Amino acid sequence: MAERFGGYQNEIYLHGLGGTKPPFTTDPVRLAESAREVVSPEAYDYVAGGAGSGATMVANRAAFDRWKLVPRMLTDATARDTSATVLGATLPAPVLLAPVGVQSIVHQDGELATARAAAALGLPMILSTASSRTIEEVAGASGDGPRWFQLYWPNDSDVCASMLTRAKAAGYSTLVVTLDTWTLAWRPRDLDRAYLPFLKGEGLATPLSDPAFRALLEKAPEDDMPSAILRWVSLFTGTDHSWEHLPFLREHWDGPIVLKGIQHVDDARRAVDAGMDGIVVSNHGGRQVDGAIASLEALPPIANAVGDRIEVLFDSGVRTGADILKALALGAKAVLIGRPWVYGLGHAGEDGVRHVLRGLLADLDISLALTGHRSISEVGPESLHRS
Ligand SMILES: Cc1cc2nc3c(=O)[nH]c(=O)nc-3n(C[C@H](O)[C@H](O)[C@H](O)COP(=O)(O)O)c2cc1C
Ligand SMILES: CC(C)CC(=O)C(=O)O
Repeated sequence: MAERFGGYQNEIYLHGLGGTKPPFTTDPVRLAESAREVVSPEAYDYVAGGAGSGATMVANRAAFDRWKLVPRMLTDATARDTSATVLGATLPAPVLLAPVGVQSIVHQDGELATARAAAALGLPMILSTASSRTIEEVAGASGDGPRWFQLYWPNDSDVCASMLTRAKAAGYSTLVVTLDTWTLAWRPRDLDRAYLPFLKGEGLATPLSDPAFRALLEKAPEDDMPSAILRWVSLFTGTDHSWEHLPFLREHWDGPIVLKGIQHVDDARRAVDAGMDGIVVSNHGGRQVDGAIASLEALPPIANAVGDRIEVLFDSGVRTGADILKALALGAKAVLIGRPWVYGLGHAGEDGVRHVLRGLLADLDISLALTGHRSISEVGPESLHRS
C-alpha cells in the first residue's frame, strides 16, 4: 500500500519541520541539464546522447505528449495500491531500473550505489553485462533486493554459459537478453570525442573476471589489458545470433527470460512462439536506430497482438508518474527507467539514485490518485485520450 499522498512529497514540504531537503532538482526536465554540471563532458554526452540525429529520442518524448490522461472525480482514491506483479513477483510499483552499463563513468561507486538504492526501495535493478563492477560484487551490494541480469549475448557459448552460471549463483532471478545492440549505433556525440568507455576498461568487470573468457586470452588481462579489451569487444559486437539460437539460453537459464528491444509486432509474436516469458518494448532510449518508431507508438499493437501470452514491459522516454500511467494504459505491465536515475547517480551516488526514484514513485502515486484510480490494475485504455 502506498504512503498517503506520496510520502516523499510530504517529507519535502515538511522540510522546515524536520523533513527532507531535496539534494538536487525534482524536475524531470531540468534533471538532465543539472547533471551536465556534475559529470565529465564525455560521460554526459555518452549518457544523454542518442543515435544519429537524435530523432528517435525526440520521437519517444513526442509520443507521450500525444496521449493525455482523463482524470475521474469522486472515486475515493485516498487509499491506493501502487504494487504490481511482474513475472510472478510483487513489486512496490511497476518500475524497474533499466540495465545501464559503465556506471563508473558518472560516479565512482557505480553499480554498487545503484544496487543499494534500488534494494532500499524494493525495485529490481537489471544489472548490465557491461557493468563496471562484477555480477558478484553488485549482488553483495543489493542484499535481499530483487535483481535481474541483462545479457549482451557474446559470440562464444562457453563465455555465455559461464556468465549465466555466475549470475544464477549470485541470485539474479530473471534474464533480460538485449537484442537491439548487437553492434553499436552511429553515435555522433561519442564519435566527436572519440569516446568509447570500454576502451578505458570501464564496463568490463564481469568479462575480465570470467574464467571462460580468461581462458580465451593468451595473456591475463592484468598483463595485457589492450588485447583483453579488444577480444571482449570482438565477442559482444557484431554477433550473429538468430531466433533459432534462443533454446541455448533456455538450456542455461532456469528462470524467466525476457527479450529487450522488441519493436515489431511479428517479433513480439516470435518471442511468444519461442516460449519466452517477457519482452521489453524498447528502442534503447533512441540510442540505436535513428529514425526508429517511438517506443510508445510500438506498444499498443504489440500488447494487443500478444495479450496475456507473454509479459509486456516497456522503456524509452519514461520520465514522470503520468508517463508511467500512459504506458500501463497502453498495455505495459511495468516500465524500465534509464537516464533519470543515472543523472541522480552522477549527482550524489546512492542518495542521488534514491532521490530520483523516490520522486518518481511519489509522482506516480499522486498521479494515480488525482486521475481517480485506486490501484495500478484500474489503469486502462479508458484512462486515456489521444490528441
Ligand atoms: C548510458 C546508458 C547505458 C546503457 N547501457 C545499456 C546496457 O548495458 N544494456 C542494455 O540493455 N541497455 C542499456 N541502455 C539502455 C537502457 O536499458 C534503456 O533501454 C534506455 O535507457 C531507456 O530509455 P530512457 O533512458 O529514455 O529511459 C543504456 C542506456 C544508457 C542511457
Ligand atoms: C553498449 C553498451 C555497453 C551500453 C549501451 O547499451 C549503450 O550505451 O546504449
